[in-house]
This record gives sequence, C-alpha cells and structure tokens, in this order.
Amino acid sequence: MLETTVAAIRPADETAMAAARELHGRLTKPAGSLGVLEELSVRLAGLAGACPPPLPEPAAVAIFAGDHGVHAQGVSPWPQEVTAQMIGNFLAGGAVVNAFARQAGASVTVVDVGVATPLPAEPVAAPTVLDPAVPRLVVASVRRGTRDLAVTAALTRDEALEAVHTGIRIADELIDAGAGILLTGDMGIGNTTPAATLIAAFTGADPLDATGRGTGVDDPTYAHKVAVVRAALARHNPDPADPLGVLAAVGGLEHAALAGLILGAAARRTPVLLDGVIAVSAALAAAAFAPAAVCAMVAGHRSAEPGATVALRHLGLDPLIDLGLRLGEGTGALLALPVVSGAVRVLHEVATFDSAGVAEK
Ligand SMILES: O=C(O)c1ccc[n+]([C@@H]2O[C@H](COP(=O)([O-])O)[C@@H](O)[C@H]2O)c1
Ligand SMILES: Cc1cc2nc[nH]c2cc1C
Repeated sequence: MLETTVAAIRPADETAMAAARELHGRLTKPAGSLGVLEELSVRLAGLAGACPPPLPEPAAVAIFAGDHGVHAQGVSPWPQEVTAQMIGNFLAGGAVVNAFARQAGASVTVVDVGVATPLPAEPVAAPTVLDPAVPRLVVASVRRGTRDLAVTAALTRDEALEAVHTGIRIADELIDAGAGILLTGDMGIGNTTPAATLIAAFTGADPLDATGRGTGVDDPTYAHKVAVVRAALARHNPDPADPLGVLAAVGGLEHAALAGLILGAAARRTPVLLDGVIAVSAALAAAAFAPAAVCAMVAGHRSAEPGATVALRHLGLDPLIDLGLRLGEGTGALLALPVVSGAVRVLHEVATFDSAGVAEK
C-alpha cells in the first residue's frame, strides 16, 4: 500500500498554476496585494490540477495518539496516562482542538495507533465520518507504546509500516467521505523527543537546535532531553534515505501514521494542513518517501518548538501564522484554516477588472 501510494504522488500541475497566476492578474485588486495568499492559491491550483482549485471544505482533523518508551528517561514532566485521558477529553468535546474545530466546522477523528494505558472511552459510532458535532474514535493500535529509543529501536520496520498504512487508510476514508482538506493532529506524552530526533535525523541539524522544551521542561531536564536525542542518533545512526528505518529507530507511532496521512492526502491531490512540531517531523518522513508530497503540504503555523522551524526550512515551507502555540492536537492548523479557505475563495468569487467594469492602471 505504501508503494502504490508513493507511486501515485505527482508533481504540481504547471498549467493550472500558470492559470491561477494569470487569473490573479485580472482580479479587482492591485497585483500581489494578497501577499502569501496568492502563492498559496497558486500552489493549491497546482496540487488540484485545476484553476480555481476546489474550496478546501469540509475540513477533517485526524488526531493520531500514541505513547513513548522514551518517557522512562524523564523527558516529559507529564505522566503517560495523560495521553489516554486526553483521548477521553477529545471524545467528550472538551479539549482546545474541539473548541477550534467547532469554530471551523471541522470534524474530529481520533486514532489510537499505540496508546499505552487503557482508553477511557469505547469507539464512538458517529452518524457519519465527517460529522463536525461528534468526535469519532478509531482503534488501530500497533502496540501499547513504542520501545525506549534511548535503549533500542522504538519500533520494528513492520510496526512502523503498519502505522504508516493506518495513516494512508484514514486519509482515504476521510477523502472518500468528502473531506476537501485534512488537518494533522497528535497526542502523545513524550512525543516531542522522537519529533526532535526525527528532525535531526532528516535535516542533519544539531540536537540542540532540533530539540525544544515540549510541554515545558526545566533547564536540567532540557539538557538531559538534548543528550537523549544526541545519544539516540549516535546509537541508531539513522539513514535519511531510508525513511521507514528512521521512523522505526527513533520515531513514534503517531509520527509514522501522520507521515502516512500526508502521503495519502498527496496521492489524492488533497491539501494537508500541518500543525506543530510532531506534524512537521512526520512531514520530513513523508517528503523522504516522496519528494513531491511537499506540493500537498500547507504549513499551518510556526510552533514555538525550535525544531519546527528547522523542519519547515528543510521542506521549503513558510507557516501561515506565528502565534507562539505549542499545544499540538491540530490546534494551530485549525486556526490557519480560514486563511487557506480565503486564499482559494478569492479565485472563485472575486470579480475581474473586465467583469466589474473597474479601470486598470
Ligand atoms: O505541536 C507542537 O508543536 C507541540 C509542542 C509541544 C508539545 N506538544 C504536545 O505536548 C505533548 C508532548 O510534549 P512532551 O513534553 O510530553 O514531549 C504532545 O501531546 C504534543 O501534542 C505539541
Ligand atoms: C494537558 C495536555 C493536553 C495536551 N494536548 C496535546 N498535548 C497535550 C499535553 C498535555 C499535558
């Protein structure tokens, strides 16, 4: 499934991009006056192979949740049970992601790809896949948390592949149900440590530049976290040309599933709005599998985690908003969604100088 998905990912359609640029020149506004929205709409035309590209709606957030053996190294101040407890909160509609999803009219799908402790909720039979009012739980657990990447490979290649396949499957399911844009979400206590390690592995950045404070560690814990990332890279020596090997050695199940979601969206020429540092670390893996997958990626926001900026630079993506967020769950992507919608809506609805009878300069 991974191979066929990667084979289906095509570069952007230059003809549609040229048509979008040309249309922008005729719309009733000074050329370039919509700033980055103009190039964004051109990229989305290239992805869709059509001008204008379809409006990015309805929107669907997929939150992949997993736990991490490296939690045992003391890299997060939070207990591991919070991952499962927050799934309960997502399904009850009480998390920040739910508030932002209600505001955006987006559906929320929570996917357990490897939570370690028992879930507080049974899978919900939502009336439809894309019901914005009812969060949905999908159980696709590969194992109850990864192994400790400071000691051994976090996952086997088969386990990492299973999670990637789950991400592709969820992308297909959401797009089949009508989603016009996918948003990445994640939940996993300890998951900023594998994210930092993935970013260092794929970009070659020093662990000090790739590692952040996650949920908020103090100075000694931060220094220890950087040392854990550095030691993991030395132990596993991951090869960036082998993304599945990198995900298995130093990744997490939600990172692998997010890479699959991104690849699945790209194969279906559907935009995927990236959230924070976990999403962009997964995006590096997706780009290593299929460089053209970057055409489907829109960077929602700049996470406060420094590794996010390192990863975005490597991908050549500029984030749409920069609000100092470091929550995850898909919250930054949801706040950026109206910007993406606005960029596309302009190509659908704005009059041309000709049609509106407005004089050109
Ligand atoms: O999205 C981000 O950039 C982000 C930055 C810092 C923390 N998080 C969230 O916080 C959790 C991981 O933090 P930590 O300190 O336990 O590694 C996990 O549930 C992430 O969704 C998310
Ligand atoms: C409370 C809490 C909520 C979260 N949402 C995403 N990561 C999180 C981590 C914690 C600790």
